[in-house]
Amino acid sequence: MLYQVNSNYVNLTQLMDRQFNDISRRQVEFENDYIQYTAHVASILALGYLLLSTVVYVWRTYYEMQADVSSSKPLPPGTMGYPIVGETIDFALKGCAFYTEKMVNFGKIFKTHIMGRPTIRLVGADNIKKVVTGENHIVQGMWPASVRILLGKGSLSCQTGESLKQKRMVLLKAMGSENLTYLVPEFQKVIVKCINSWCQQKVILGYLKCRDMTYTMATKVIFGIDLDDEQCKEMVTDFKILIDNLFCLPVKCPGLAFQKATQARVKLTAHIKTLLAQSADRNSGEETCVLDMFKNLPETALVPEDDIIDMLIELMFGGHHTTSSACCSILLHLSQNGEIREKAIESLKENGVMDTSVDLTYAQINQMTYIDNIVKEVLRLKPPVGGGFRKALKTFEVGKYQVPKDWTVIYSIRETHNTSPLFGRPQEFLPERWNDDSLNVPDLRFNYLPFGVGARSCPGEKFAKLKLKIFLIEVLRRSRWTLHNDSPEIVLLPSPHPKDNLPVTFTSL
Ligand code: HEM
Repeated sequence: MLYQVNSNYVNLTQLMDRQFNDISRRQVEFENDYIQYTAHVASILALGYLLLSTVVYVWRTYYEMQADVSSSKPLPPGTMGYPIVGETIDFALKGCAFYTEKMVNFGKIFKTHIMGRPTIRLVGADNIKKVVTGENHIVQGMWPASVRILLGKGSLSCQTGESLKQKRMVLLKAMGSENLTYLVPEFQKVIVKCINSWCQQKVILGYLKCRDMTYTMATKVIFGIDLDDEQCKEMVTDFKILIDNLFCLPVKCPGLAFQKATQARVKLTAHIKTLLAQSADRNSGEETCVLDMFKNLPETALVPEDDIIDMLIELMFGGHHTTSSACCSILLHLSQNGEIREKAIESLKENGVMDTSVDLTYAQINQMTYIDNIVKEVLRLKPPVGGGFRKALKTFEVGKYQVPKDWTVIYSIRETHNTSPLFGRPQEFLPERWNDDSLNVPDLRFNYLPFGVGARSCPGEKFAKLKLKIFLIEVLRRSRWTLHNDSPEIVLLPSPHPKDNLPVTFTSL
């Protein structure tokens, strides 16, 4: 019995020993495998890191070597990021803060690589002067490929040289002072209707309402149709799809942005063709919209219909985000600065237009200095367009650096305003600064350029200023408004606007 127990005990001990040995062996094997695996992974990572570092090194060295030897000056300071993407991801994540950081680190002229192109950004009157006045000599306007295709080859943005001059002349004439005089009542009708409807609602999102108002104004003033019109509603829907998908990879594939935008563009073209036919049937003396004014210009006879359609679509695009952003900034800054709002009301009284029954005229609107000062200051502090894109036609020099041929050049409007020595306390909203004689200098146009300067400056400048002034006058004489958030966070792209869309309550006077 005892023997039996002992033998069982021995068997059990042997079994346990064997199992223990087995486990130990497997553990050793596992540890060996693990060490081998880790070493393998580490060597792959090290190799990957080495390869990546080499590619990044080659990429950065390649761009350092792009300096044109015909110039004695070096490339500007800056970083080129990673192969192919450059610093685009950083730019997409940070938005305009990307440029601000670069300026702090490298100064007013720096290089980077964004949106697939080696790029040099210039800030400050002295640095941008050469670029904004050098169209067709040293630089050429250049939008991203998707924008060029979707706006159409007849649009102003796609023109250079003589054809740019010709088409600008047509546009400037169609939107010149003479024609704008006729447009005042049209702008006024839309603006008054919008403000009255805002006053009837409890809370509205000011920025989104300003965008709707701008669409209504654009369709009314450019095409002569009302937003209530079914055709107009369809047009605005197609137009919104086009604008929202304008900056994209130009690849036609179902579901992708470019395909959506292309389909919207086809429908828009059909709408505009119908409107052009309707305009042709109208009495030739009748001019109540830009389209009629276009049609009646002798120069337009030289422009093919497809190009006119491209130009009209471009006008809708050029004036939309920009004007809605500025209208929203007017509401924001006048609400934050009650004393300036009161002074503006006083100036309306002095000019005899505080009474809402008084019709506004173009001449009268342009005589009101304080209203002009407010609009100028809004566009200085919150310029709707942050800068302009160009391509260097040849290597040229700016300050201590060179800009090589074929590189993209961005001239900055926003930081040029912010850092200009002409504007003391640049972050403050001070319309009075525009009465100061110190701003009476020829170089003001390079220190303050919300509409750009030179051959590629905004052809819609007078048109836009008129809209903003009428909006400002009507909103002051018809309403009071209270913001629900007095210091909203501002998003700068595509145009400055409050992140919360500006919740606001309007009451009529
Ligand atoms: C507050 C409103 C506006 C601002 C701040 C503004 C600003 C600008 C700026 C800075 C440029 C030139 C960019 C560059 O140098 O490349 C530009 C170009 C342009 N703008 Fe405006 N804009 C405004 C309203 C409008 C309106 C209302 C229209 C049309 C009705 C318009 C049509 C255009 C067009 C067609 C171009 C392209 C010109 C070209 O490529 O030669 N803009 N705008």
